[in-house]
Amino acid sequence: MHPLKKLFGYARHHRRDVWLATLYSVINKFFDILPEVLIGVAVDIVVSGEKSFLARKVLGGFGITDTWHQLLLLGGLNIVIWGGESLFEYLYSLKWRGLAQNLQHELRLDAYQHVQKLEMAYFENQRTGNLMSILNEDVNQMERFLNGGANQIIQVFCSSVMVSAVFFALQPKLALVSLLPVPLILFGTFWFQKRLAPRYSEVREAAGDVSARLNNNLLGLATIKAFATEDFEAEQIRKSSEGYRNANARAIRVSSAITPVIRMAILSGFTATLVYGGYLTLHDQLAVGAYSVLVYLTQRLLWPLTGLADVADMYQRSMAAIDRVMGIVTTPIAIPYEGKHFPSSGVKGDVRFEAVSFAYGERTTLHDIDLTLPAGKTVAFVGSTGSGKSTLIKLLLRFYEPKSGRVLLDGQPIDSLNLQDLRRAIGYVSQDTFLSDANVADNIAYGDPNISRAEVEAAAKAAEAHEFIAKLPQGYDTRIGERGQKLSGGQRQRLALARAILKNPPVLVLDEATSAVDNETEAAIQKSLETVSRGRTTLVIAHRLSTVRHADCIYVMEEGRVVEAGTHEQLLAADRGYAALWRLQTGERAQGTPTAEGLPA
Ligand SMILES: Nc1ncnc2c1ncn2[C@@H]1O[C@H](COP(=O)(O)OP(=O)(O)OP(=O)(O)O)[C@@H](O)[C@H]1O
Repeated sequence: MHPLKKLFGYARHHRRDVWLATLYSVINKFFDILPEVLIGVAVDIVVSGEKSFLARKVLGGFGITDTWHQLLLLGGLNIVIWGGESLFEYLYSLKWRGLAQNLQHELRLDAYQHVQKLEMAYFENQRTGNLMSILNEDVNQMERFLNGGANQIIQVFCSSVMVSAVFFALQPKLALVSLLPVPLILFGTFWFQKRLAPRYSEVREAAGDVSARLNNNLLGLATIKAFATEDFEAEQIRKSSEGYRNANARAIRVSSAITPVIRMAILSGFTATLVYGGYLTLHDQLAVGAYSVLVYLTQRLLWPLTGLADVADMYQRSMAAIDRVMGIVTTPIAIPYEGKHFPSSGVKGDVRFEAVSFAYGERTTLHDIDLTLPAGKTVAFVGSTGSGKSTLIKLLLRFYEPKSGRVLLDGQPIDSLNLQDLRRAIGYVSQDTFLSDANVADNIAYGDPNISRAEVEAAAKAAEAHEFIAKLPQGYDTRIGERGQKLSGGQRQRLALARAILKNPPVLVLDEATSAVDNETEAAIQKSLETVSRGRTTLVIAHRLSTVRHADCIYVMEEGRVVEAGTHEQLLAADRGYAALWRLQTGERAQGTPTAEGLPA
């Protein structure tokens, strides 16, 4: 579908404004060409005097023979025309620009809201910077088009029609000659446009690439500095920026040719009017007044067509941008939000995985997982990195859908539940929690302005965060910088934990939530977690086994399968992978293991 059609489809509820704006543009153009007609009338008055056009009874009107009165009428008409032109210029400007503002606001918001709802898999193939450039620059480009471009297109079209009408009324033969270049100009513009469209698509893609690279590098500045790869990265940016420059150069080569080519076509029309019109006037086939009107009108008709070059340029640029924005808005949401209402206050927290298999791409990450995690229990997942522990949690949060099998919460398949209800029932501390550039208290109370400072502090205490927060320059009011970068890794983890605790969810998921804190703090967090996890299902993923030794059940994962399960004691007694790992981490020796001295312990 054509981008403009998509945009109009999207802006259906603004249809009235579009029509009004178009009407104002048309009326303004009508007033705009009338002064040229008045010049002709003025010439007619001074040349023909009492036999002028105004002295005749045209359409039952005028019939003013007195030249002074004719001039007064001319003056009056002039004032009305200029007044009307100004008024409608104000009105169309107000309408188009208002429309541009409303649409850019709505489209940006809609596109952002839509992006938020797209499934995680979508983002794996997208670059953040590119999405940023669509939500920002491309939406702005559409705004610029509605600000001025739409009106320009309408007015060029209107002046062509209106001026042609005057031409034909005054001197049809001359009209044919002067208007001869118009189809040529229109065809030429169309020809150029067709060549410009793919070039501007390339420009927008290249702009997205630059934006994506800049975004990526600005986020990774610490690594760039640490590896002293400033020159290498600058080279990458240079290449990307050069891609943008080259894409633009290809578009410029075409778009720059439009104006000169159109001017040549106009030249022929203008020369024809001057010479042939003069000839007709000299041979009394055209009045002097009409001749002057036509000479001026040729200017009015043909010169704006040079503006077609700019309009065509802006039009193509905008269509490429609109296509990208509408592409986002119309991307189907693979994991829908709708489903059965399931308020977290009524959730017990019974979690089940039934024969769940999953693959991110081709390679299967989880094989046939069957798990029952009873409400109120604390279960742990351990195992080597990449064994699929986090993936299991992502399936529970429905970031991804299983390839086969199903996940249930309180006996309800999670894909039947309202997605936000499901996620509200789960407090999730991920390996990389998103902290925003707000103060500490707002980060803990995240998204709920009604939470009291006392509640925030209680959660912070449970997460062993209160002490370090109290030492910050402004305590709970200290701003923590973008992504919380003014805090240490362990401090960020504790804020994330406090945030999840404050949510008071029936299911709490801690994915490596205390990996960056020291042993002493971890022990303290463990103690408060014992209180916190009471009465809720708690899923803990940890590499440090001491973190999970008190769990009701520990699952050991290996390459997407659960290979051991049981309490800490049971797993030690089984003396398999878990027991070996425990010994490795704690330095305990198994019975019969030789000591450093070579003697059995
Ligand atoms: N978005 C993704 N796209 C493709 N593959 C992925 C994606 N996320 C994870 N994987 C792969 O899936 C496997 C399991 O990853 P997962 O994050 O579940 O492991 P984990 O057990 O939590 O590891 P860790 O202990 O290191 O956090 C890994 O091999 C990983 O490379």
